[in-house]
Formats: sequence, structure tokens, C-alpha cells
Amino acid sequence: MTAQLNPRGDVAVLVPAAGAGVRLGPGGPKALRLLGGEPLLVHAVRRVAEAPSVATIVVAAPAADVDHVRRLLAPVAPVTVVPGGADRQQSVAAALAAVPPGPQIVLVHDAARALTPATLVELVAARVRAGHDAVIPVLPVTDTIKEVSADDVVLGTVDRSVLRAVQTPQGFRRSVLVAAHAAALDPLTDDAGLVEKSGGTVTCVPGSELALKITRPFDLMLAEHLLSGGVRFDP
Ligand SMILES: Nc1ccn([C@@H]2O[C@H](COP(=O)(O)OP(=O)(O)OP(=O)(O)O)[C@@H](O)[C@H]2O)c(=O)n1
Ligand SMILES: C[C@](O)(CO)[C@H](O)COP(=O)(O)O
Repeated sequence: MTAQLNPRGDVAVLVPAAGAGVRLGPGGPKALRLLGGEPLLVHAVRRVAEAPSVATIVVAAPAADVDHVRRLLAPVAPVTVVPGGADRQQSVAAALAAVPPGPQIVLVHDAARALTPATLVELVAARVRAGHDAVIPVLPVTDTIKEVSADDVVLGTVDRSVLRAVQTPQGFRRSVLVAAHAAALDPLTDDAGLVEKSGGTVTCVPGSELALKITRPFDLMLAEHLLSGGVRFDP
């Protein structure tokens, strides 16, 4: 039987958590690295579980850690844990295959975005519920962006007004996400990219600074400060 959160919810959230965390440096799989004394994955799942629309959470864990992750998350929320794949897309596909019948909205959320507020989960889900096939949270780009050659010579300055930095959770009508993954040829860095490739429309909503992706050591230090500094997570 699949673990259920809110039986009246219409949202399944997939949490790919099987990455190595190479850019964070040595210390084990990134989702299991500690932030404020708890694994990143625990933070991420706890916040997702606070979102009232969420009926089901499926985590893709490092294959060697599936049992450990089940035990870790048991006191946090009812979750289904499956082994992840060789890249993020394969981990998402494995989690998607484990979603039980029922939820018609599927969100895909990085464990690495551990401080993402439940309000962002609800916002993305609400936009899908309102009729959009694919919805992504985005932030404006604040640096000047240059295109450069392999030998570090500037080729030009990109018009940043049309650029957005993309976060998760990314939300989809379930059938749209299933079709996009079924049609996938090459691995892409996000699921919305698969929908774009299939000719679908992807809609943006405002993201959250708190949904930063913990990728490098500086990101982890920043997240520690945010957590210990008493930042309000659901403004
Ligand atoms: N084979 C993989 C690779 C990544 N992910 C997950 O996808 C999310 C976003 O990936 P990223 O932040 O790039 O994590 P890593 O792949 O672990 O990082 P790195 O590239 O530095 O190794 C993370 O929650 C990560 O655990 C996954 O489930 N399976
Ligand atoms: C899905 C994602 O977090 C959206 O920004 C991002 O594309 C993951 O990329 P990564 O290179 O696997 O960190």
C-alpha cells in the first residue's frame, strides 16, 4: 500500500534525492548531508508535507540508502521511497512510476532545495489546478550575463530582461508529465524542459529566495545562517 498524507489532497510530490553532491564536496550523498543537525531531505520533505494539497510524497533515494531513508523519514511524513537512477531525470522517472492512482497534479521538487516554503508548493499546485499544464517558479536574473568562448573571451552580453533562474517545485498535469518523460530522448536538467521539447507550454510563477538550491559549500553555509537566523519560512 502507498503511504498517504492528506487523503483529500490532489497533489503528488516527487522528491529526487539520489544525487551524489559532487559540487558540495566529500561527505556522502547530498540529500543526507546535515543542515541544522538534520539531513537536507528531512527539511525538504517536512516543508512539502506541510502543504495542505499534498496527498502523496515519493522520494527517489540513493540505491544503497533506500532502507535508511525510509527509517529517516518515517517520523517526518508518510512517504514512498524508491531507488533513484544514474541522473536526475532517471530518478524522477522512477518516482513518477511509483505514484498511486488518484492525484492528477504532480510536482517535482529537489531535495537540495531544502528550505523551500510550503506556500510555494501550494502556489505552483494552484496554478496547475487552475488549468496550466506545466508551471515553474522563477526569479529574475540579477547579474549581468556574458556569453564567453572556451578560452574565456567575452563574445557578447545577453539581454537579461528575458532570462529567469528556474527553481523547484515544478508542477504538471499528471498526464503531461508522464507523456513528457515517455517521449524523453536525452537527459535534461529539469522536467519543464521535457515538456518544452514535447511542444507544451510552460508557465512561470514568482519563485522564492528560500528555495535556493544547495549546490556548493557556500549555499550550505547560507542555508545554515537562514535557518539559525530565525527567518520566517512561510511569510
Ligand atoms: N542521479 C541523481 C542526481 C540528482 N538527483 C537529485 O536531483 C536534485 C538536484 O540535483 P543537484 O542539486 O544537482 O544534486 P546532485 O546531483 O547531488 O549534485 P552534483 O551535481 O553536485 O553531484 C537533488 O535533490 C539530487 O539529489 C537525483 O535524484 N538523482
Ligand atoms: C531542476 C533544477 O533545480 C531547476 O533549477 C536544476 O535544473 C537542477 O540542475 P542540476 O544541474 O541537476 O543541479
